[in-house]
Amino acid sequence: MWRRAAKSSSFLPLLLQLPKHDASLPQRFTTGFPFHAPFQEKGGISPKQVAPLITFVLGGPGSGKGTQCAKIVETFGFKHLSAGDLLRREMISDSEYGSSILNTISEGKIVPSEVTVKLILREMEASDNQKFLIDGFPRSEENRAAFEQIVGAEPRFVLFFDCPEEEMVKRVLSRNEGRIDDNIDTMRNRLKVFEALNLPVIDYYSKKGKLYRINAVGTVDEIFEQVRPVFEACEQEAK
Ligand SMILES: Nc1ncnc2c1ncn2[C@@H]1O[C@H](COP(=O)(O)OP(=O)(O)O)[C@@H](O)[C@H]1O
Ligand SMILES: O=c1ccn([C@@H]2O[C@H](COP(=O)(O)OP(=O)(O)O)[C@@H](O)[C@H]2O)c(=O)[nH]1
Ligand SMILES: [Mg+2]
Repeated sequence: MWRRAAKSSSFLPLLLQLPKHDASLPQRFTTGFPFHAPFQEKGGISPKQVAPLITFVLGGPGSGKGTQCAKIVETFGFKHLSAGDLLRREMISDSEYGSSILNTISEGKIVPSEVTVKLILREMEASDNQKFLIDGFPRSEENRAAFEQIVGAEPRFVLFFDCPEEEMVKRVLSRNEGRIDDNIDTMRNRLKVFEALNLPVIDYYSKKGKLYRINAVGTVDEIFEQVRPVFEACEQEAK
């Protein structure tokens, strides 16, 4: 089971002491690649951590993120964490955030970072897997910064499913999953939010050399043939 190096009540100050750059984090996020946590509890025995391998999966609404994630899980054994699914689950639970998540999703806006990061982190900590596909997050620069600060890790690489708007609209309107946000009015807002807030995140990772752009038009299998080599290369690097 992957664990953050410190507990939630006390980890923030510790993380704030870390250098901004991820040099203190493992240089290679590989399975079974142990590293000494940069922060150790005072007087404690040095804990051996296995760094998680994190991949962010980005793209507009309906670009095929969830569909491709299912294939990546099947082929490469990642744990799939869809931020949207986690929020929808939280929304229908008794959570204090339920009604505000409902309103935010209905309007196609972005849920506050601390809520989403908390849900993602909870799943990561509860998982036995060390390889995480984080789907549909970060959706804004603020999301990205919150994840880095709270989780204390960066993605090894980022996939971007690049899809024309008219194709995304067509797919979302025929998705048929009964989602409150799969209607034309909310979809218009989601596309605006994607362009204004999510594209800058994609640009950020492109400039860092971590972005893999995938042409999201074609059959599911054709698209997966672009995705596959990215993960194969990652596996090779881990050997
Ligand atoms: N390559 C594809 N061609 C046509 N339809 C697709 C393709 N990939 C996914 N879909 C369909 O489009 C809809 C949106 O896909 P989904 O994976 O949910 O996208 P996202 O998670 O990016 O919103 C779903 O109904 C899905 O079955
Ligand atoms: O990190 C996230 C992920 C999702 N959402 C909200 O959840 C909705 C649905 O997200 P999801 O990723 O499920 O949609 P998709 O892009 O897959 O259609 C978004 O429009 C947002 O309102 C959010 O606020 N933060
Ligand atoms: Mg999705």
